[in-house]
Amino acid sequence: MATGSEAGKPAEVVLEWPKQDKKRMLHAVYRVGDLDRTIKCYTECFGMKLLRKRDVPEEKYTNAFLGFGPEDSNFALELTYNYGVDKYDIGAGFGHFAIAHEDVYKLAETIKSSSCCKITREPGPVKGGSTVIAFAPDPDGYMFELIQRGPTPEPLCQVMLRVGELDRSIMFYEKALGMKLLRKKDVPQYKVYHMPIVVLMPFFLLILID
Ligand SMILES: C[C@@H](O)C(=O)SC[C@H](NC(=O)CC[C@H](N)C(=O)O)C(=O)NCC(=O)O
Ligand SMILES: [Zn+2]
Repeated sequence: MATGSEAGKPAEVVLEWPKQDKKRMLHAVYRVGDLDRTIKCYTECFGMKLLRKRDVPEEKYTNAFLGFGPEDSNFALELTYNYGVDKYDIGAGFGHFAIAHEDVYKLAETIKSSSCCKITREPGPVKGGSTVIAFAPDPDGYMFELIQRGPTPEPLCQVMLRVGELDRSIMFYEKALGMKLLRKKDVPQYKVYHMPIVVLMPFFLLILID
């Protein structure tokens, strides 16, 4: 079993690493069926900002970048609309994006009162834990987890991916991408084995295996 390079260190030691290491995740790109529909959902329901749009007519696609701050300091979501394609099969490998918010109950009410989004898992402690979470699918079905946390410079705090072999993924993300394994959490009662990998605080990638 791979052991985390940071797993045994105290948090204050681990947090020193990002101050020296300037690598960071820049964006995640995925395809959507209606750009304006998704932009409306992400800005009105999740509180993101539309950072920029770029149309590439010669290639028949349009991109839109959204996030909670400028791209030179914050992680961004890059939406791709391919002309004439209005739906995609997301597949089972993608888990969720996560947004940190100080009051998930209030955010869930905002989302419920919108005309574009819904809550599919009511706010409450996560199964097997105490962190208050909720879930809201976006218009294409990409899942957003809402996590109750204190203030943060990067609310877009997580990408959860399901993987077929955890140690193989840990090896790739550490050796090929230069990430660090911060900790692991096994939730046997839910047949879950997942752990976060720190790319550069405060953004991290959560990897999960069933
Ligand atoms: C750490 C926090 O950000 C999480 O995402 S834990 C949420 C928890 N995850 C799972 O159960 C993963 C295993 C599942 N089989 C899957 O593949 O998604 C979750 O979704 N809990 C549900 C709840 O209602 O608490
Ligand atoms: Zn999560």
